Amino acid sequence: MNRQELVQLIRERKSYLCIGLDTDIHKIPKHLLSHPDPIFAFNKAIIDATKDICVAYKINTAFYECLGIRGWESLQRTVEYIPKEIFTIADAKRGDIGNTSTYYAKTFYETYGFDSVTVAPYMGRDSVEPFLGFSEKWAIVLGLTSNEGSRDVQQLQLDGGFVYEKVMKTTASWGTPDNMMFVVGATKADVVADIRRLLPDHFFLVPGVGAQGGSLKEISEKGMNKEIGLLVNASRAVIYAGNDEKFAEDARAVALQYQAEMAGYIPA
Ligand SMILES: O=c1ccn([C@@H]2O[C@H](COP(=O)(O)O)[C@@H](O)[C@H]2O)c(=O)[nH]1
Repeated sequence: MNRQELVQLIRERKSYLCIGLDTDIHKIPKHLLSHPDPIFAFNKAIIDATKDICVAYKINTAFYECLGIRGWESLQRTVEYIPKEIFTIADAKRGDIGNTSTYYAKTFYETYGFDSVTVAPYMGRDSVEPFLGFSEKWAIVLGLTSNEGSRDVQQLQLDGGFVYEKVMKTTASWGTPDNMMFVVGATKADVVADIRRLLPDHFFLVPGVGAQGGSLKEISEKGMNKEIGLLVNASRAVIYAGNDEKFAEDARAVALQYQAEMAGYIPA
């Protein structure tokens, strides 16, 4: 999916909601466990219930990889089930020497057909560039992450700024706002306006609202650009809103609350 299509979808739906399919076999409603593919059965119900109010689904591969071949099959069924007009993110946090990165990129863009994959920039230019050479595909680079541990390295001072600023500015020069986004945690809303000034045109994937306590209001007010420029992710708060037969309905109700709030932040 290209940038224009993504922006149009956001405007049409008045939503920049990304729903995280962090589907944990130990957390899904018990009645699904007799299904031949319980993870997919859960995801299918969530997708059916929310596909008209979100603009992206983020599949965190950890929840699938840990189940071995069966997990990868669930992942494949899920990504194939997501309607084509919705942006898909493989949250796999990859990055390696160039030839290996190329195969990571092929895995997620070609074998599984995702629109994007999250990438750790720590190994530098030759580890990120292989994710940028695919038409209408996106590398989503870790910028300032939502976790406490972001203080350990990302928030250290470097040359009068922060390490994460240096990393984001340098990494941005390897690609364009049409093939690269950045992860910026919702829990770091106090510096989002500064990051937006640094990178006025890039999309930010923002995890950390809901279960991690980040504020949708703050991130929207400080992080939006003229093309909205935000995909705000909520995983647990949406998909585990309920835990019985009507879990998908409960997920929709929470997703609708996020969407309604987002509609209020999008300028006419
Ligand atoms: O900085 C980051 C980068 C990635 N994540 C991922 O996003 C979701 C958040 O899940 P919630 O249940 O909404 O808290 C999850 O897949 C993380 O691995 C992040 O939280 N922070």
